[in-house]
Amino acid sequence: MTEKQDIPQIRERIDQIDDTILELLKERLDCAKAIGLLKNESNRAKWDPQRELEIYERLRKNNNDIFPYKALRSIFHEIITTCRLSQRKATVGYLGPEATFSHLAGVRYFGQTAEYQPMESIGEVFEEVEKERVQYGIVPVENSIEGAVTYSLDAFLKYKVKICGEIQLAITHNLVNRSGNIEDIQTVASHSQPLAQCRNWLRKHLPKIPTLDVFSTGTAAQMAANNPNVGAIASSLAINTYNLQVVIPGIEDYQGNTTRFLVIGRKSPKKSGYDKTSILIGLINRPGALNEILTILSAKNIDLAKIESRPTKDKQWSYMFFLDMLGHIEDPVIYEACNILRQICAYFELLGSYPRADDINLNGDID
Ligand SMILES: O=C(O)C(=O)C[C@]1(C(=O)O)C=C[C@@H](O)C=C1
Repeated sequence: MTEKQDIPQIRERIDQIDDTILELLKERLDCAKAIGLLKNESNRAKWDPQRELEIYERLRKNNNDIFPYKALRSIFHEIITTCRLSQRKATVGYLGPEATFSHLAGVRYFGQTAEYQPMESIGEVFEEVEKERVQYGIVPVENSIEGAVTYSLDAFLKYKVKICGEIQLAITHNLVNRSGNIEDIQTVASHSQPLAQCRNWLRKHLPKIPTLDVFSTGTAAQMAANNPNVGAIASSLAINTYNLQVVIPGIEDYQGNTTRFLVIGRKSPKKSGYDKTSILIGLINRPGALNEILTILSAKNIDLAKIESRPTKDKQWSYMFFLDMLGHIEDPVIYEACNILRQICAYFELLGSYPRADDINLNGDID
């Protein structure tokens, strides 16, 4: 660097250096995350103070007393701590206990290494995400046979969370109990959705046996594990988790039974190029209000993937609408349409833009 250079020229060089540092910092973060995944696999502690000391020592030597050491150390302390914190496992809340279909969907989405936390209700999953006590939550939102999972939709009216992703899981319902013998079953327990999805089978094959609607398929499996006279309708994951036997596999009334789950978090991801945007709107109560919304979307050639209405509950016969559109909020047409809707709707909330689930369903059977 010669003294003849002027300030703008040197600043230009500083900008280049800063950009290079930033690129290297991002690369360093990726390396630390990669190490974090390997440590998860081998169950090794994330914090390695000895390695950190070695890093400081090497930098001190290579620095040759040029950059003030105290500052150097403090800069690298910040960098290493940030990298270490990025190695945290994803924490994922789901409707528990263990081995529910939501748990299974979570494992399919985040893999085995994430930390899964069972919750007592879907409301609690939303609340824990809202309060940032877990990073993500997995909630069922729609079944191909039974339709909307209304308590999940209603939770969006109550909690401030964002949709970060979706998963489609092919569902196989198994009738399970302790012995594997149908004669032992005096009650069939499950969550209301699976009971509804197996309604005809139960009516035909176990007409005299009462059904019991419980919290979740995991709870039902737990009950079956504790009581030889309880049969449960549960996932294949529950068979291994609770040491149960299959009485009859696949008792669902319709083939192709699929549940769509949403991944909820605090922030939606950036555009992937194959996305969906979900919004929640309330309409001004006047004739043609919904038609007006649909006309705006159609004029912009926006593909409406789904529309679902839910009563607002505070006022009789008044509704909120959930709309799923194909595209990302970063796409100009979606952005512009949302801006118009924001102005003309009584209520508007962007629930999130997120990558669409593959058309191929993940198989719910993991055995
Ligand atoms: O080398 C490792 O084991 C890492 O996990 C990387 C790293 C780092 O950022 O340099 C992060 C945390 C550890 O305490 C030590 C070092």
